[in-house]
Amino acid sequence: MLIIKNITKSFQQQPVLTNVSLTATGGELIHISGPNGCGKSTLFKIVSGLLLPDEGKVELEKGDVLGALIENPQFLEYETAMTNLRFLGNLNHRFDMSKTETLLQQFGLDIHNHQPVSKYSVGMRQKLGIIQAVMENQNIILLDEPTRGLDPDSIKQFIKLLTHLKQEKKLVIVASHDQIAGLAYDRSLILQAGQLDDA
Ligand SMILES: Nc1ncnc2c1ncn2[C@@H]1O[C@H](COP(=O)(O)OP(=O)(O)OP(=O)(O)O)[C@@H](O)[C@H]1O
Repeated sequence: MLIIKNITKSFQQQPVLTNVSLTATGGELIHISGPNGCGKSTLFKIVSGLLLPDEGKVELEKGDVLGALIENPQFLEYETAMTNLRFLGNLNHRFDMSKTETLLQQFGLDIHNHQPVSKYSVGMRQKLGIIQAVMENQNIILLDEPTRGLDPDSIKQFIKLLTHLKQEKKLVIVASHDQIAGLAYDRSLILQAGQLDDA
């Protein structure tokens, strides 16, 4: 379960989030939309612990593991995709080779590709970003503009993945400008003027 309690955040005295609250449980697929600069990435960074809020707090339950794709995913540029994913998974001692290989195959990425990630296209990097957010069996997953750069087949694969995660009772929150046709959300929210409301 994820509880976001009265989060407030400003940058240089400019308020971005004002008293944002949300309670969400496993099995929910939630969509957050909102105009450019409304604070979607800022909210995800606070939930992931990459940024501290000015006020408010984020609560997870014991055993919750958070996965996130936020803005442009960063990798070890001169290493292969598999080396990058192994490195990330090993940080938490949760690297699962067979699961990671399956995800790479599902997204049409060659597990034996020896090219460094620096040579990957925007869409290929985005797929790696999605894979690292789910490959450790994370149960709370935040995805910021996840379909950016994905071709139609990869979007279909992404929709399948999210449907599967929902069946596994994972909590998935997608922030995006468009609804991503084919995804059936349990809740649609809009972030605007610092407030998170039902869309
Ligand atoms: N580190 C920072 N320092 C100063 N201002 C910031 C910082 N990070 C974000 N902002 C500002 O906070 C506001 C919200 O940015 P954020 O990236 O969260 O928006 P967003 O909703 O994700 O936007 P988009 O839809 O364009 O990706 C913007 O005005 C942005 O300029």
